[in-house]
Amino acid sequence: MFMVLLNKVIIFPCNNINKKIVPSIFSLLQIQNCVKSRYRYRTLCSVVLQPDRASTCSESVSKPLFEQHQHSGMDPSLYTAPPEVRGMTCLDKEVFSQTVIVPALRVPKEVLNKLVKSLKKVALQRPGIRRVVEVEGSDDDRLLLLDPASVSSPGSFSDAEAEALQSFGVPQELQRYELRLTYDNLKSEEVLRAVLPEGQDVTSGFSRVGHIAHMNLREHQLPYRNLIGQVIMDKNPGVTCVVNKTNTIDSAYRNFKMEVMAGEENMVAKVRENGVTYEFDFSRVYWNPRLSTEHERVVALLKRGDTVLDVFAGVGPFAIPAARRGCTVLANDLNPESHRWLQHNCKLNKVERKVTTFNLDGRAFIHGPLKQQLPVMMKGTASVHVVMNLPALALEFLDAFRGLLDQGLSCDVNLPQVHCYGFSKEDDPQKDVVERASASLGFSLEGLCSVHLVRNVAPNKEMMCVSFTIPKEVLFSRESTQTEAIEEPAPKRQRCEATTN
Ligand SMILES: C[S@@+](CC[C@H](N)C(=O)[O-])C[C@H]1O[C@@H](n2cnc3c(N)ncnc32)[C@H](O)[C@@H]1O
Repeated sequence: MFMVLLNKVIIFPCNNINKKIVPSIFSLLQIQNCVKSRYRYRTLCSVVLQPDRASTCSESVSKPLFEQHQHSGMDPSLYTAPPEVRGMTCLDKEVFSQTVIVPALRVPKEVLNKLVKSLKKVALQRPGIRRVVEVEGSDDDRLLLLDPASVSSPGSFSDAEAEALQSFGVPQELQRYELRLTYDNLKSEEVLRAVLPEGQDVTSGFSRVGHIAHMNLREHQLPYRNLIGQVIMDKNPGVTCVVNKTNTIDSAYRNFKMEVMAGEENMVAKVRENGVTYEFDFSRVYWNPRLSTEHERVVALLKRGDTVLDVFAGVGPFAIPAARRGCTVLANDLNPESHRWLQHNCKLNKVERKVTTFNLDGRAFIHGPLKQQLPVMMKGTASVHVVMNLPALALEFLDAFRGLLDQGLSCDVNLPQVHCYGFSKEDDPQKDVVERASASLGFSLEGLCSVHLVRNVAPNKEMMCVSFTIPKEVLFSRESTQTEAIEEPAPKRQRCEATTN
């Protein structure tokens, strides 16, 4: 315990000791007077000692206290930070330090290991805290620290535990042990619950993208954002940057605006998904770690030699694994930054010869490169897959396939399979997305498609995937939705050769 002895006055931070001990210090030291004051987050106690106790105070504080409290309850709030941290906005780790009392058993060294096994349910378990400690003045015995939430008196032991104690000859006599707890012994939720306003939500959840943790703070958490960021970094090895989303995802390129709450400003993340490495600037492109299962599911449908046309490719999580599986890929994204990192990732994963990239609007991609190459692809036996993962809009892009190809090409062709994503807030999301896809195609897909629930995005909002073979009636329809885009010169086509740094 930190104390300053100033001419028979002791000054010590009250939050550094268990509250139950404070009155004992007072009676023990025969205190004449006590003044409490606040300094930063600490409550300081200045106590004036009786003249004859002052010279020995630092030695006599801990041991007799221990005995005095032998019959009172142990501290069940072991993991509760001191109340003085409430409202802290700039992290001061020292203020979290406190001494708590935990129950302990004095155990002969030679039976310690066996007894610990029998008592594992009630033994103290806390990362960073040793639960077996030395006994002062004895080399034969050790103290086994117990969890005060499980053990408050000898009667707390279960029959099996009591039997084990008896068989090892260990008396069920509880000792009191003063345990020093610091910031390092607390979990992030415990720190934040102690700091943020009482009764308000403390959610400390985040998504991890490489070294970046990104959070979605609520209004009441914003004044604490720097502290929250620091805590998330401290408690999660490998996280060196914590960001808060400052808007919902509504930009055309599906990326978030974000502010750095703590750590380095480096937004270039490196992640691995399903065995593939990706690098990208997280502040400028779309990346969602929650889509890894969906990427894997769709890629598992592909066979060597198939062709994949990825209309909204992002930085490549469908395109690159597809190319690694032996498919030929045309991958497109409107966001120049996504396109740049897509090319970079093709090179990084050595598939630049299998992937041709485009930086076009999805409709222009369908009416341009896709339309140009589809007739040849459809003549082969390998499957052609069109992936359209822009769930907010992709269903509406399906009309781009109406009358896309000339009717003269319509016999004996291998029609493309489409995997198109959509959000739905309807009671029957499956029915909803099939109806919207049908409306966009101008052709009913009922009974002609399969629908997969990808994930629940928000309460009452699902992400769905509709898969179907494009009906001939749509692809070769007389009615076309093609706009001037098709009259434009051939779109810029790039192999992934440029270096991206
Ligand atoms: C939801 S993300 C999906 C990215 C990737 N396929 C994935 O699964 O992570 C949608 C992508 O579509 C791109 N995008 C948005 N509007 C577009 C458009 N009109 N044409 C082409 N790409 C577009 C965005 O830049 C973004 O990279």
